[in-house]
Amino acid sequence: MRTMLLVNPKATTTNARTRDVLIRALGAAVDLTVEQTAYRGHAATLAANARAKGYDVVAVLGGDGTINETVNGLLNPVNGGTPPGGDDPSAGRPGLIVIPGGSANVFARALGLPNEPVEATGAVLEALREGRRRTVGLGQALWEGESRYFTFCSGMGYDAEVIRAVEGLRGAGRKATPTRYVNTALRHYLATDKQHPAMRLTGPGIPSAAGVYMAIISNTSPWSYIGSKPVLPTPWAAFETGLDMLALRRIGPLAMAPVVRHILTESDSLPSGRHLVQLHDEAEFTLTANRPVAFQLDGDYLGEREYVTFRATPNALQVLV
Ligand SMILES: Nc1ncnc2c1ncn2[C@@H]1O[C@H](COP(=O)(O)OP(=O)(O)OP(=O)(O)O)[C@@H](O)[C@H]1O
Repeated sequence: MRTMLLVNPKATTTNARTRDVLIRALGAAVDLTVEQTAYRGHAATLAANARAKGYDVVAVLGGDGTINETVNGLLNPVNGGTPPGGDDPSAGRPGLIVIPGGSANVFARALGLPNEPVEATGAVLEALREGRRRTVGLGQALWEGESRYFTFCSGMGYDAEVIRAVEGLRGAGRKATPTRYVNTALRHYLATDKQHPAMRLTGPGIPSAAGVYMAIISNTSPWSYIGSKPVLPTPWAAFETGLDMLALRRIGPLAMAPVVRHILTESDSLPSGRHLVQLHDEAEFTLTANRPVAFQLDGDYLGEREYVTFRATPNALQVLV
């Protein structure tokens, strides 16, 4: 099985020792080529090349950002080649292996992998031995002639503002710890606009809703983790279904407190309230804003947008897990 391993040496919890353990373990099971990412976006180019060269599997040791780039490289053919057709498009693409090496590792954990690289390697080797593959859908965000796939979530509004603020701190040399996210979210909450909602939801067969402050779009659940605690704003979201969404039309403390309490309680039930707009298993919808709004995808801040369409891409990839 021809496998290309992509290692992001700069990912938060990736180091030379785990990289070498993984190379030895995977190298004993498959025909392995190793590539280190050298810059932002490099994983997408390497993954697209792996697909063009007919690799069977692309493995990633890194965080959710590197996995996102890899997935986009696997889905976007090099030189405009034709995407695989048929009922199962995933069959025409290399399979994916993920080994958590980032800060939150949401995609790996949502797949049920241990949040520890050596243990996750053990689980992946077992999947390889037993030929276990799970076909997953992806989300796709489309805006102003651009598009990008996401593996677990996207968001517009307050959550993307928090990610932007944390990225600013990381740029200044701070680490992205759960405490830093929570503290930044609390501090930023005081500053975010709670008076002028900017967004409107529309979509085929979806009742339109105006006055939206923030929206979380999910391809799976959990949406994130605080340490080992899952955060579940869209508990019914799953890799095998379309997209889910939780949007808030009021974000004052009285409206937010019960929602925050609910999504931290590992419950299977949806948060409730007249100020919430919820979608489950949808194929497509659009958020339009009357001013540029912060936008994030798989935890990566992507600037401010006034219009983003979210689309489900079923059976996009096979993951060895
Ligand atoms: N050699 C490199 N130098 C600097 N940045 C890199 C390099 N290789 C990859 N990157 C970029 O680093 C970013 C973050 O990496 P990654 O997501 O793997 O780890 P992380 O940030 O620690 O994890 P998480 O996404 O869970 O917070 C990615 O967007 C990727 O493009």
